[in-house]
Amino acid sequence: DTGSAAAIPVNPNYDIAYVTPVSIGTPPQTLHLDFDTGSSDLWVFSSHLPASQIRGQTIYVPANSSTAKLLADHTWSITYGDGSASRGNVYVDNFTVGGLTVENQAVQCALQVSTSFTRESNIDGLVGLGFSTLNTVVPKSQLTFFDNAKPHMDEPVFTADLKWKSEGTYDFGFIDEKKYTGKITYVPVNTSPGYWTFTSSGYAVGSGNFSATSIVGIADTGTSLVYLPPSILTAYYRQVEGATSSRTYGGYVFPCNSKLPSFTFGIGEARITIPSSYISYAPVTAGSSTCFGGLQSSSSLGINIWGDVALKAAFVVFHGGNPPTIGWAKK
Ligand SMILES: CCNC(=O)c1c(-c2ccccc2)csc1NC(=O)CNCCc1c[nH]c2ccccc12
Repeated sequence: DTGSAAAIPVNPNYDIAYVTPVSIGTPPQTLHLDFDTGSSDLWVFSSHLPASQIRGQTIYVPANSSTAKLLADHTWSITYGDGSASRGNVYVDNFTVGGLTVENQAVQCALQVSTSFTRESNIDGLVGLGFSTLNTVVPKSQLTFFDNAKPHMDEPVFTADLKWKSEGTYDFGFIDEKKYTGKITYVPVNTSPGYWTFTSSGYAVGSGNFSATSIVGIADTGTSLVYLPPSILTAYYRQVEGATSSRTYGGYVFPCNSKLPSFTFGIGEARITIPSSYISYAPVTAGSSTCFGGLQSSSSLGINIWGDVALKAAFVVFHGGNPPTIGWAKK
């Protein structure tokens, strides 16, 4: 089996996150979910939520699905590094993405979501595509959509072709040669943290020299920005007129009309370049002439994150073989 579905920016002006249409249950209920390689819970806004926590999201109503079955006495609760959180109970139901169906997929129904999720009216939930070891369901943890679908797939892979301010695709079970140029460079994945953790071979700022240095980080479609060690940030923002690290805004900001260099990172011998336009992320507040950078420091996170700002500069193959690997190509 294979599947292919759109990755749609939730906001027309800034790539905060991307959502993908999915069908759940019988008759199918269509929700738009954030496919997230940085977590492993599939959870949705549901009919169990208080109305006060719903602001325009589409909810999943298990009672309206003849194939929904409650997973009795199972609950879940997740808190993300940005402080957002959700929790609830668990059903299993039919789950279809771009023509690829998994029966008996665990669908975690929210009974409570934090305000940052309520405020995101275009995100109806998340599809975790990290490793199932991170799943928070108790007493028995549940498998991700990818782990459930893998045995039925032509190839045990999914690919991310995210785009800057436009619609990209997630493909499941096949690699679309038309979506990239040159070759795909595969590097090993360390699965023990539960994320798609790999080692980049270094970086360059603009047209400067490439600095060969190992950067251990995760490929995370669920995080908007790139978070890297402070030494790399200093090297980058030193080249940006008026850039400062702002306590007020919690990161590097600069005048929106400043000229930004591109940022290149290494995957083995290969090089992926993030255009400067991706790094001028967004005004700090609507209409401000101060912009927030798409590259930020990972010093307070304890982990380096290659989020959407980096992923949308490449065609990325999440290969779930034994052992898993991750592939990067220019496009
Ligand atoms: C900023 C969101 N990212 C994180 O918290 C995160 C961290 C992390 C850990 C410590 C401190 C900061 C971040 C490690 S892996 C990782 N990645 C994820 O957790 C990926 N899932 C994010 C889901 C998510 C959280 N808040 C949202 C708001 C809109 C759309 C999606 C989300």
